[in-house]
Parts: sequence; C-alpha cells; structure tokens
Amino acid sequence: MGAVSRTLRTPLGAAAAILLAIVLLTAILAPILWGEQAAAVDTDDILAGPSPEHPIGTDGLGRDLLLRVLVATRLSVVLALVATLVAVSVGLVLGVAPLLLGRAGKPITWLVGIAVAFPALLLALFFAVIFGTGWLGATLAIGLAGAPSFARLCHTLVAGVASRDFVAAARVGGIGRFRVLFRHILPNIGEPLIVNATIGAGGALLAFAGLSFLGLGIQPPEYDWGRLMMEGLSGIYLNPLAALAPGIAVVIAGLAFNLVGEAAARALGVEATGIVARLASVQPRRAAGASGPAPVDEVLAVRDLTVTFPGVHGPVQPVRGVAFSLRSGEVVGIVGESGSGKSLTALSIAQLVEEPGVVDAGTLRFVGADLLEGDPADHRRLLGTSLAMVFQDPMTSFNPTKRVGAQLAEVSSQHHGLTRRQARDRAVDRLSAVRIAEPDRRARQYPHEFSGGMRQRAMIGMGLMGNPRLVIADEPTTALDVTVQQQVLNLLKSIRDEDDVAILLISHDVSVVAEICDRVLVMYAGRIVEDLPASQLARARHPYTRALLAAVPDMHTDISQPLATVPGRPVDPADVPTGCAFAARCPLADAHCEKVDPELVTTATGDRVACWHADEPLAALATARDVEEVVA
Ligand SMILES: Nc1ncnc2c1ncn2[C@@H]1O[C@H](COP(=O)(O)OP(=O)(O)OP(=O)(O)O)[C@@H](O)[C@H]1O
Repeated sequence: MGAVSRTLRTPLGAAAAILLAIVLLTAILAPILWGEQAAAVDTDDILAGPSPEHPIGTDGLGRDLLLRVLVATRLSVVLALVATLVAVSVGLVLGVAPLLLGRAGKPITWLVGIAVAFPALLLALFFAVIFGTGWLGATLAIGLAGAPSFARLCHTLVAGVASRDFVAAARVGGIGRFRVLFRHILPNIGEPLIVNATIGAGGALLAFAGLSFLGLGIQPPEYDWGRLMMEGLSGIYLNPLAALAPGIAVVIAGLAFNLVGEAAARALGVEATGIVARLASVQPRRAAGASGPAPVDEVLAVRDLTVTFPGVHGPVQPVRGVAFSLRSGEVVGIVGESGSGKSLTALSIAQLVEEPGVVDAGTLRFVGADLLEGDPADHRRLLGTSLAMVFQDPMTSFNPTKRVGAQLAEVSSQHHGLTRRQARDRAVDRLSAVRIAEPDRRARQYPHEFSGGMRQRAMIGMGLMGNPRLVIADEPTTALDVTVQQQVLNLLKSIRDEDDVAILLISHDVSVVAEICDRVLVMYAGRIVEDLPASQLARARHPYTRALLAAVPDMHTDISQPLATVPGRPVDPADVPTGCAFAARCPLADAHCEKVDPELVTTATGDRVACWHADEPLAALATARDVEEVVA
C-alpha cells in the first residue's frame, strides 16, 4: 500500500492514474450516456465539418463523430484487454511447458523462439486471415500474435526462479513439478508478468486499431477507434479531425496503459522485462550522536547503527547500536551465529538494505564522506568505486548469460569511464591479479565454465576493477572446500598487503576469522558483545565468544565424543529479552543479567566487552574444549 501511494505521488504515477481514470470512466459511461445519440442518423447533416453542435463534425450518415469516438472507447479497451488476457494465458502455458515437460518441452521453446522472430503485427494479420473478420477473429489473432513474446518472458522468468536454491530444495524434498510451479514459481513471477501485461495492453490496443483500420477487425454496425479512423480517412481532406480524433484516442489510451505499466514496475521494483533486484538503497537517517573529525587513515566509521524492519507485532530490530571503525590495511572480522545481524551490518554500510528496512546511524562515514548527508548519487559513485563486496555464492553474483570478462569490464565502463577496450584489458589484468591462469582465455568464458574457487576469485577481481579502499567479504569461503578456502583467504591477505585495502570479513567460522583478521567483532542478537584483537581470542572474556571458540573442532578433537555446541537457540530478533540477550544460554547468568542489558564497555587496552561476568571462569565450556587450541 505504501509503495502505491508513494508512486501515485510521483509525476509518472500521477499522470498514469489520471489518464487511466479518464479512459476507464469514458469506457464505462460514454455508451450509457451517449450510446443512442452516437447511433442517431441525420441525413440533413452528412459529412459536416466541425461546428458548435458537432465539435469534430459528422460522418457519412450524419452521426456525431465526437460522441462516436467516446462511445468506441469501451469496445476498443475491452477487446484490447481480452486480447492481452489471451496472449498472457497462452504465453504462460507455453512458457512453463518446458519446465513441466522436461526434454519433451524443448520443441516448444524452439517454436516460441522462431515465433518471437516474426513481427507481432505480421502474425496478427496471418491469424486474422485464418480466423476471419469480426471481433472474435481479431481478438484471437492479436492474442495469439502476442503470445510468443509472453511465452519467452515467462520462460525466462520461470528459468530464473527455477534455478534458485529454494526451488532446488523443494525439488530435492520430493515435491512434484506442478506443486513447485504453483507454490514456488508462479508467485515469484506474478509481478513482472502483470507489469508487462499492462504495457502489452497498450500494444494490443494499437494492433486492434490497425486491424480494424485495414477492415479485418470490427465490422459494422459495431465500431471501434480503428474502424472510425478507416471511415474518417476517406474524407481526410475535407475534415481531417474525423480521422485524427480516433487516432488521438488510441494514443491517449495506449499511453495510459504504458504509463500504468511503468508506474507499477517502479512501485513493485520490477523492470518492464523482468525482476530487478529490489536493493533500493535506504537513505540512512541520522540518529542521536554526532560524528567527530575522521582520523587520517580511517576508511570506515560506524556508530549507533540500527536496522529496523516492520514486524507482525511491531518493529523488529535485527541490528541494535553497532559501532566500529576500520583503518587502511586493517582486517576486521565479524563473527556470530546465523541471524546475529552480520550481513545486515555489511549491507547497511553498502546502502543495500532492502525496503522496508530502515537504517539509522549516528555516524556512517566512508573514506571521509558522510553517507548520512549529501547526494545519494554521489554516495553510490563513491561506493561503486571504493567499496568491493564479495558474497558467499559467486554463482548467483555473476550473470550466467554474460562472459566473465565482460561483466568485470562493465564495472569499469560504468564507474571509471574507460573505453570498452581499456575496460577489457583491465578485466584481464584483474583476473590475473587474483591468480587466475590464462586470464585472457578465461575472460571470454561464462561463469559456469569456472570452478567455485575461480568464480570466487573472479568476484574478488571484479571488486578490484576500481581501487577499493574497503572489501566487504560476506562468508566468502563458506561454499568452498578447505584447500580453495585457503587460496581465497591468502588472496584477501595479499590484497591487503599490496594495496593497503581494509577488509571486513564476515563469517560464522571463528577459525577463519582468527586466521587473517587483526581484530574480531563478536555479534550476538544484533549487538557487538565483544571486540578484541584476533591474537587475543584465546583470552576472550565474553562467555558467548568462549562458547563459539569451544564449538570449533580441530585435529585434536576427540571424535568419539559429541562435538561441543553452544547450548540453546539464538534469539529471535522479534523477541529480544529485556536484559542480556545471551542470558538464557549463559552458564554465568544470574537474575541481574536477565533484567539489565550490559553496556559495551571499553577497557584501557581498547578492547570492548558487554558482559556482567566477563573474565569469570566458565567451568562447563573449559572442560568441553581447550580454547587455546582453537586459535593456536
Ligand atoms: N529483509 C529482511 N526483513 C526482515 N528481517 C530480516 C531481513 N533481512 C534479515 N532479516 C533478519 O535479520 C536477522 C539478521 O540477519 P542477517 O542476515 O544479518 O544475519 P547473519 O548474522 O548474517 O546470518 P547468516 O550467517 O545466516 O547470514 C535475521 O533474523 C533475519 O531474519
């Protein structure tokens, strides 16, 4: 609802709504109010020009042309909508057939590919001849002529959704193809389909006008705008308005459908030809707290960062008052269990939190620029050139239909104004910088021709197309085997060493973070609960950090014993307790912990910890694992 009212307040949304309202009201009311008058023959006033009585003149039977144009709105619009419905329905069936039929559906894909190559109007003429003249023939002709492009669109959308992990999970779980289609796929392609159908209705309107104009569409005594144009054409030198007025009506109604489609696309975050990532960067709002002057080598400063989403029982805050900073060449790790707010923290920095998420911060400063003030376009440019993001699954970060080199080059053409040749050379150079052998050949390959580790390195290479000051790597090694994991970590280390780049490494794996980070931030339930040098992890003071360390198996772990785990379940962000969020799982917790949330206190050495019982011995965990071994 919010998105609709926001869109209506934009010039595009307002114009679309006004035009559509005019068209629909005319379609509903004109035949009721003027239907009879428009059909009234007046042989005394044949082929009259514009006059106060007949503003755009009369036709060969003395009928008022303005009234006929208005009355024709209903038939023209209704038939265009029915034809669009036919096109979408047939397109949907043809588009999903390959998914349902497997290999047997391949010929359908080929036929659709061939049909798409023909201009839709040619196809419509072909079908109109087959189905005969009249409204039914014309509707079927235009509907079937529009079906191939919808089939292609559906096929692309279905293929896109079908390759997503959740569909694979449903298939692995033994759910049948039909059920997967109706439960998982169709709901995900509904929005772009509706948007494209609305725009397609404008095209159908034009096509109808074209067929009727050629005498293949509506037949007398019925009339639509195309028919009126055809009739007006014969007297165009005597009364040009007779042919122009129905033409203008076609343009207005076509424009109304197109604008509504475009406005709906913006409101729904859908591109006219597919789904665009709805990564609307949320403009952070300044919360309490002022930002001081930036230290010289500071790359990132975050204070009082919160991320809030609307929830069923009120706002939910998965990130609550996070504060940290990064200097050039510093590698900081964020660890924590799933759902602790690590990724949202990273996305907030990159201004990629999805709506309706709201990012608040007291300070959000990146390479000296205050991301809370100023022009969002400038921020995007700065982030585009100075921040690199590396995600967990590089397969979904690369476009499967474009060559790797072209995708890397695109970044430079977009942000650094390089020519195509220069951008390609830089892409090859960057692939070589991330230790990809034969970079020239590899640049011409598609993502699926790369191994997982190579894709991840190519993703890092994409981040290095500019001269990033900060690399945010969100679980960059989780999907990789240990050997490749080590290569990626080494690569990150060498980037830091060679270019003095700051790195924010997000991981649920303490041992990965311990290996390459200078400092470690431990997150629990949306807060930082401990901040300490990685070299001091063995002397972690927060019971949660110590529990995480104890849960990491190593070469000395006794595999005959059950692996140590952090007892209990992580906190649901929608139900964060009043006191310390870890209290329910903490062996040291007492009544005070359950009532009062401890502050994140900075010690003399600059470390931070939020615990009422920091440093107290943890008998239960200490016996489970010798924490020293984990980070040794
Ligand atoms: N778009 C969203 N709308 C509502 N809640 C969200 C959204 N994105 C994330 N959350 C919630 O915020 C919490 C933190 O998510 P986040 O992705 O930051 O966790 P994480 O620590 O990175 O976990 P993981 O290691 O599993 O990626 C989770 O409980 C998640 O359900």
